[in-house]
Amino acid sequence: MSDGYMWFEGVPFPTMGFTPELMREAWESFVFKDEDVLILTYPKSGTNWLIEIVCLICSKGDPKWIQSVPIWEHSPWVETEDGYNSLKDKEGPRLITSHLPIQLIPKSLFNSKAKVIYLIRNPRDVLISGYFFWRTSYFVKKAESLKEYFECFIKGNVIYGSWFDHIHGWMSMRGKENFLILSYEELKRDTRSTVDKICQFLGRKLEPEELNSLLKNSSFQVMKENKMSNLSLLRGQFLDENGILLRKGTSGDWKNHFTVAQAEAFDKIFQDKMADLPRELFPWQ
Ligand SMILES: Nc1ncnc2c1ncn2[C@@H]1O[C@H](COP(=O)(O)O)[C@@H](OP(=O)(O)O)[C@H]1O
Ligand SMILES: CCc1ccc(OS(=O)(=O)O)cc1
Repeated sequence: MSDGYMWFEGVPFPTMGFTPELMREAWESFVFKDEDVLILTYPKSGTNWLIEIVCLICSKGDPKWIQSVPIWEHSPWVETEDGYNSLKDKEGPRLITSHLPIQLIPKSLFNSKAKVIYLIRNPRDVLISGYFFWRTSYFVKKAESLKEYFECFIKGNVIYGSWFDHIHGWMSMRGKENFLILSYEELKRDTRSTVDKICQFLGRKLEPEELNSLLKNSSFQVMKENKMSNLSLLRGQFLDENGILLRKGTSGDWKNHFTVAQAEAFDKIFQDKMADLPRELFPWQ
């Protein structure tokens, strides 16, 4: 823990809310059920937006649930202490969230028909989003500068490890019928069609007015003002007074922060590391 992380199986994790004992128990013993839905992302890829959308699909666009219960209770993170404890004995179909790399997800996933939605985002925007968010958190080591954070991100020396490894690992699941891959960029560009895609995958149908209510209640502005969704309830405990989940909510903000040299270096690393995966997976390119 001396470097500000809790290391588990070679991957760095936050020091609050995570323990090696619990992560091992979850990995080996957590049982996924066929009727579960798992939301999987690398942190800062739009996880909470996707959770809000899936919750609103389940409630047929009715915002009561998302306005009355904190977002992390709707779809707990299976790898955290609180999340694991609230999920493990829960009856019925569950919404579950995780940022885990494929090699650390509870092993039972691979013997279940649980539906998995993997949300991918331009890693440059993930990097910038993480830089600003983790600076306000008490559970992740703070980078002194964007330059320092950029270097750490490239090396995978950030919580949950390397973005490049995360994508490679999970993309080995592409083509499986219970595995849907979406991008933040398509969700942003055409939210309505992407929500339709999610409904089809989950076998749900929304009436037009239910879909309109979903779109309104999961919009950036409405989520930003919903204290159950914007993580402001975590201020004091996990986040400082500047902690903001819904910061910009755009694609391409990295262009306002990377230097020319950083942009070039990132392009090169991306090409080297991701050349073996189809370009269609990366719609921002
Ligand atoms: N309703 C919404 N519409 C667009 N972006 C959203 C959103 N809700 C959250 N986000 C964005 O998703 C990112 C956080 O991701 P996560 O939920 O995985 O932590 C933040 O990106 P930015 O920091 O670029 O604004 C946040 O603004
Ligand atoms: C519960 C504290 C916590 C953990 C991780 C977070 O980031 S993300 O929303 O999963 O990307 C936020 C809060």
